[in-house]
Amino acid sequence: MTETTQPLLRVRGLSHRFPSARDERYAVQDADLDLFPGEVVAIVGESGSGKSTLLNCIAGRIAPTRGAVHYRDADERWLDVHALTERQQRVLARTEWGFVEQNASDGLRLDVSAGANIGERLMGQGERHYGRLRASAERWMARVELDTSRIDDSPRAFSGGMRQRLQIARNLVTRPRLVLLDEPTSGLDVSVQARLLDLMRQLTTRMNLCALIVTHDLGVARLLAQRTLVMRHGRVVEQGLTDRVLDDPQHPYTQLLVSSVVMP
Ligand SMILES: Nc1ncnc2c1ncn2[C@@H]1O[C@H](COP(=O)(O)OP(=O)(O)OP(=O)(O)O)[C@@H](O)[C@H]1O
Repeated sequence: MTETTQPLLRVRGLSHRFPSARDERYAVQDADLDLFPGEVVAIVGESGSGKSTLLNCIAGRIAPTRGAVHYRDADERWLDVHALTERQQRVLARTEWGFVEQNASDGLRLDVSAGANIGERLMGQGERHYGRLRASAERWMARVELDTSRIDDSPRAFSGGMRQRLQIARNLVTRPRLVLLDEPTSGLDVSVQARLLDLMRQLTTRMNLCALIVTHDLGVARLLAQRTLVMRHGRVVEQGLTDRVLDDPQHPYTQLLVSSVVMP
């Protein structure tokens, strides 16, 4: 296989059952997924279908009951994500990966300034020069359309939409090879969502990002993702090119999902 045709992420037979689950049901069952460089893939499905559990298993945050997640790192080594030590997982998470939380406060440090939130990830990669850190933070604030004069403000003083922009800047400043996003636009006002989506589309295209985005909103998948996976009751029931999945859904559940929303 050549470099360009090799996936960055390979998920096989991934299944997870929460020990506290009252019945035998798996939150995720037998999920397979390949994610290629430069590709944005959406995972869609109704609430409780297993999207977040799948994403958290991929991120290494939940140890799956069965199955494996392999990631090809910058040195071309295939890593078994769940065989890594906690420390190795943390290093991966702050160097090669990004994770954008649904609730921006969970992905930010609220007790330090906006600029420090961005600079911290760069410091984690060894940058120590104050002037360069500040310049990068300013550049990224501008890039996500935040007022750079607020660089020393606490994110506590920011609105929900501004915090989400800051969280995105904090994640992207180190140019991660893989970004995982969990419902990044839900919980925001519709107009704020639309601007954020527009920004995310620009960034994914310009940076040629490889991203996996969980969303219950088919409009988000339509706008951002080349490929879409549809989940129901923990299983991937359909996957394919986003336009094909949304315009010509094959599975009855996808047909129901698509028919229940007015697409943009
Ligand atoms: N910590 C947990 N302990 C026990 N069961 C859980 C836990 N987290 C999720 N579940 C269950 O696993 C299933 C999948 O949940 P999950 O959050 O992955 O779905 P989702 O598609 O992301 O939904 P939502 O969009 O509402 O977050 C659901 O039945 C849920 O109740």
